[in-house]
Amino acid sequence: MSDQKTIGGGSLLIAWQLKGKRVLIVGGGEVGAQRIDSILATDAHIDLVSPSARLHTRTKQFLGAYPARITHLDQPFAFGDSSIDVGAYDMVLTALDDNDLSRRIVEACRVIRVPVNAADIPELCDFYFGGQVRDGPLQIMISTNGNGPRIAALIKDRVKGALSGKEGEALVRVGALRAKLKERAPGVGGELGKKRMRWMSRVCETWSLEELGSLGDEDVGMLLDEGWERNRVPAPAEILKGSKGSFWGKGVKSAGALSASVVSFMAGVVFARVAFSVYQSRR
Ligand SMILES: C[C@@]1(CC(=O)O)c2cc3[nH]c(cc4nc(cc5[nH]c(cc(n2)[C@H]1CCC(=O)O)[C@@](C)(CC(=O)O)[C@@H]5CCC(=O)O)C(CC(=O)O)=C4CCC(=O)O)c(CCC(=O)O)c3CC(=O)O
Ligand SMILES: NC(=O)C1=CN([C@@H]2O[C@H](COP(=O)(O)OP(=O)(O)OC[C@H]3O[C@@H](n4cnc5c(N)ncnc54)[C@H](O)[C@@H]3O)[C@@H](O)[C@H]2O)C=CC1
Repeated sequence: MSDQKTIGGGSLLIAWQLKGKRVLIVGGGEVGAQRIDSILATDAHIDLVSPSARLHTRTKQFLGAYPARITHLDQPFAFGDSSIDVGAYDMVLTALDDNDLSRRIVEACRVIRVPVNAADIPELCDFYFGGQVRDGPLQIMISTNGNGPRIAALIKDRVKGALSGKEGEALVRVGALRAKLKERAPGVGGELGKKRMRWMSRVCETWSLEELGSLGDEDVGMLLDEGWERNRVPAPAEILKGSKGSFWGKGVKSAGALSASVVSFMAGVVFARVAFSVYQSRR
């Protein structure tokens, strides 16, 4: 829910699902490369219309690295060109140093209601890009709604600094837990749906991100057996015993590995003791 004091004057913050859809990018310069980067994250297919003569180095790298995901049409965009139909796309992005062409592409898209962003004409955009922080399924967008793009990038760095780095892994594991829970307790809505949501929320609130991130596949099953089936939230220590989440699991899985750790610890103690004696004898 919004906690802002006034309502209005903003834009809709949504996570647009583009997987398997088609995006047209016109212009493969510096901003075009940035657009390719953003769209690749969505698993959409990209058609890039831009003469190869002035492609940015990053654009060339993307074309080389993802030939199946980006189709390069090595030609200038021109209206009346039958090889490019803006109506065939789910989204159109212009990143051109030709303001007039950019405007005409936006107008063509508007007529047929294809969502469009023009990097050089904010007032005609259907949506803006923003600063992005990504860690696996975690996606944070920082938008200043067109007021200060560079400030958005700087705030992005602050947000990055405020994260622990454990969020992405925790979310992957929570996603796996939710999927298994839905298999056990299928259906939408109703009492079961409410119970499922309450239980998931309690687990997320009780377990730390680190603990959630440590949930192995077997632990997920055990958490559902001991927790969901008994309508309780087990303590992490109860579930993570044999997994990578517990002390014994954290890289110390086998007896061999354990003895190696003990040996290196002992070696460290001996070395420190010898070093201390040498230091004392020299005083
Ligand atoms: C409206 C918007 C439309 C859109 O692009 O969707 C737009 C428009 C314009 N940007 C311009 C300039 C700059 N843009 C950047 C950088 C970014 N611009 C991005 C988004 C947006 N830029 C949308 C609003 C986002 C918001 O307000 O939150 C970011 C966040 C995301 C991204 O592009 O992916 C990305 C940082 C990503 C990162 O680093 O993480 C820098 C700094 C730099 O390059 O380091 C500068 C120079 C300094 C400055 O102006 O701040 C100009 C030319 C102005 C002129 O001619 O003077 C226009 C056109 C105009 O304003 O007329
Ligand atoms: N939204 C944003 O974040 C920002 C927007 N801008 C604006 O974005 C625009 C693009 O900036 P840059 O990428 O830095 O410019 P750039 O000069 O690096 O790239 C422009 C690209 O457009 C291509 N192009 C030109 N005419 C074409 C045509 N008819 N058909 C297909 N491709 C064509 C060029 O070959 C080139 O690859 C500028 O107008 C600039 O004002 C600039 C900085 C940030």
